[in-house]
Amino acid sequence: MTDFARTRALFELPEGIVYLDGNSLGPLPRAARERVAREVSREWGEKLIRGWNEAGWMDLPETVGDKIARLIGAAKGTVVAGDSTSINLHKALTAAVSLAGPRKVVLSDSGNFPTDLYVAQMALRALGGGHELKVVAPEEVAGTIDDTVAVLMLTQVDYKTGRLHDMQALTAKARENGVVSIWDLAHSAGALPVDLAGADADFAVGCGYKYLNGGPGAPAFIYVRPGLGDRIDPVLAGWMGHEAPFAFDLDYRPAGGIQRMRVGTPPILSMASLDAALDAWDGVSMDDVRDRSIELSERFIAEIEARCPELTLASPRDPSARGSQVSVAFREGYAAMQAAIANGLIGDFRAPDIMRFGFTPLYIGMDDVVRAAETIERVMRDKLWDRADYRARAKVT
Ligand SMILES: Cc1ncc(COP(=O)(O)O)c(C=O)c1O
Ligand SMILES: Nc1c(O)cccc1C(=O)C[C@H](N)C(=O)O
Repeated sequence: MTDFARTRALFELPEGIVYLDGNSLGPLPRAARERVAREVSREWGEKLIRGWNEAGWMDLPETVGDKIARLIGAAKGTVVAGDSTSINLHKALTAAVSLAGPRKVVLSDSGNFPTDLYVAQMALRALGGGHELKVVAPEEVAGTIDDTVAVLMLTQVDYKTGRLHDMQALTAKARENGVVSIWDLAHSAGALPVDLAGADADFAVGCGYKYLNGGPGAPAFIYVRPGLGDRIDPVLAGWMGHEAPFAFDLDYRPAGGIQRMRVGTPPILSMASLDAALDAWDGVSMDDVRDRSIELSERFIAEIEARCPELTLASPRDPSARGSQVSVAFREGYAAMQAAIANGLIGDFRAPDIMRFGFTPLYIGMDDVVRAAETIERVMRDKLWDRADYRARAKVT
């Protein structure tokens, strides 16, 4: 049984704040603070360039990738950390298209995060092969997968509503139809059990700064199915993905397997932060995380519905159809969220009217859920959302 009191103590959580935004930016793990400080003063400060060999810097993308692999049902040596999710998606999509043969359709859905669609729109145009991005409603994806589709490119958990795709079933249907699959796990990795190997997915990407708590702008990750890595000709090639980076050959020869998905020099300080943050998952069972996340989110929904009739649930009611977030719709959601934040509850807002709350059992407990509901009730009852200063606050996130 996972000891969530122990994991909570691993994080620095500011006094007086209930933090339900770890689905966007995880809080600071104490170990990350210490690790980055040590990496700066001891490894960088004293070892200087020797750090690349002596401090494990060169292998850190694979070391970190292996730690992430355990959380997403992937074998060791199939995940590498680095770059951003958008860039990793570009690598995965361009590779997937080249593996898919003459088919021209890349299938995605309108619940996808915009960056995924932007990457696809421009990468497909740049490839110049006449590929078409087909975007359907989330519930139409299964029925649209057929043998005309080249690539299925989906985000498993909808960033706005928390709606969860059935990865197992959709990947199986893709496989039956000869479709290459790519999953964006930005809102899945560390949020719920994922079984990439069991689903037989081809590619996956995801973020290091959300549920994995690596810090702002932490490196992302990319997964390639075992055996597939050696068949990829990376479009985004660089020396760190070369078979022998320090041979300084003038010709590109890809490294074996997942290593060829590396491009340039890894951001070691961010990577070290993510590496340390991932140790919080030692002794944590993803099944326990899922059970606890459902308990927390079910209680949150019950409290909100009992206290705030103005709010409409925008997430699936069935917890098995949701990720680890709950969204509610409210026409003045932006100002309401600003009022909640000013009163110690941090969630976020997604246009046009979604108030979004993430549940992260590693450091959020039932008391936090009740306090959050009390704060939202006060915002609604006292119409704090109608105050001019909350309405006027600058929209950044
Ligand atoms: C589903 C999804 N994919 C990708 C991203 C963007 O990733 P990045 O900014 O690291 O490229 C986000 C959030 O920003 C996201 O929610
Ligand atoms: N990556 C972010 C950023 O740099 C600033 C603010 C928010 C983000 C996010 O991650 C947004 C997030 N993907 C979302 O689900 O909306």
